[in-house]
Amino acid sequence: MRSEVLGAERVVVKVGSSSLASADGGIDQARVAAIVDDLAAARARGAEVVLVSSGAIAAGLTPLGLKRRPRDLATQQAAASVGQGLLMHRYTEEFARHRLTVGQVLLTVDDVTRRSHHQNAYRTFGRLRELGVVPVVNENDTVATTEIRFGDNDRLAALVAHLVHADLLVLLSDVDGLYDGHPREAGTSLVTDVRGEADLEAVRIGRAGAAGVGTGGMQTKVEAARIATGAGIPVVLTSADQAGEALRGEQVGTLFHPTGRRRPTRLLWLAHATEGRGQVVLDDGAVRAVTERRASLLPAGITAVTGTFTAGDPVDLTDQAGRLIARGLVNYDAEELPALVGRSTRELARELGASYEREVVHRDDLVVLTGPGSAGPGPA
Ligand SMILES: Nc1ncnc2c1ncn2[C@@H]1O[C@H](COP(=O)(O)OP(=O)(O)O)[C@@H](O)[C@H]1O
Ligand SMILES: N[C@@H](CCC(=O)OP(=O)(O)O)C(=O)O
Repeated sequence: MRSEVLGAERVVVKVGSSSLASADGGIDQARVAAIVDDLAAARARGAEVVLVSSGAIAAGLTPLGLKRRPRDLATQQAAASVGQGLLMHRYTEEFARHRLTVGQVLLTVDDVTRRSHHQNAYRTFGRLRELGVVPVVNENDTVATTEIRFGDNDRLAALVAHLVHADLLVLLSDVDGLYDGHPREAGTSLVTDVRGEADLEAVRIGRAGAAGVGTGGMQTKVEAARIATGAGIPVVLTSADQAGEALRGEQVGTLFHPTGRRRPTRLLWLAHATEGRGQVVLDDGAVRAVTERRASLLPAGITAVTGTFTAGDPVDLTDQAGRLIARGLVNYDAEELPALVGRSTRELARELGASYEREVVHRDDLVVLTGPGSAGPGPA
């Protein structure tokens, strides 16, 4: 038995498209019913459950006469728009068998990056919890664009697990765990425990299988596991068929053990799940200030700025050689910065007014990506 699972009071369970899609297109109703039974059993044992469910696009294919997941974003969004309602309808009916009410939560990237949105999402989950509702989360596919997309729900699930302060993340797929090579190849075997990067060195991580509805394959699941475990949340990766066993703490699938401690969700997002909209180049003194002293970035330490961004967007901080050293939420629009570069804060405040005293990136909105104690290698 797994003590990490048995002791978990709040659990985020993510189910992927490949587990929900039926062979002839659309959603596999029996599979949805079985997963809901497993989640209801976990609730009955006293755990709070948040479900992150993919499958909107898969559910929208048949009604639109489509045979496979469309490649273009507009048709994906149309399929998600048709399918999300159908998917929620299934969950509503299945949870109702257990006298449980579900609530749909559709999230965009901004909901976990922008501070005000982030607090909003946190409040929403809190109230749903108080009311005994089971949140069913998905990405808000119909409004997300290429630049602002999670794209796969694995990372979304890891960020939701962190947002709701979950004790456990369970990733359900069509494969019963992480294998040391592609599971379709002969001679590969299940990895039962991952305690850190060293345990992943010999593992060949591939893309999704032939079914064609899943998106990221194992790569995004391992990345999600890194995000969650790095924030102190254990992760069980197994198949939807084994959801019941996994939630009862039985030894199925792969357990990723926690490697780090909780940190602000926005910083996790910055480190692992987004790209900078622009680049700010730092002089050597500013590189040291940011990486060693964990200081805020001031205009005086900047030598150049590129890209198109507005205040609140993520930007990459690089050294003179172009190496990525940190990422942060910028306090100025791109067009404002060239006039400030290299100048002291006091001088700017005197010349332009007190509002120009603000940092370019505040230390609380900044995550260092190099050196000891950093948030890791950054996005995959
Ligand atoms: N090392 C590996 N271990 C397990 N599965 C792997 C591995 N490499 C690639 N895969 C593939 O990843 C698939 C799961 O990814 P995906 O279809 O995107 O799932 P989901 O829709 O559940 O998110 C598996 O079915 C398998 O074919
Ligand atoms: N938001 C999309 C999910 C994206 C996706 O396919 O994710 P996954 O199957 O979990 O890799 C949907 O509901 O179709």
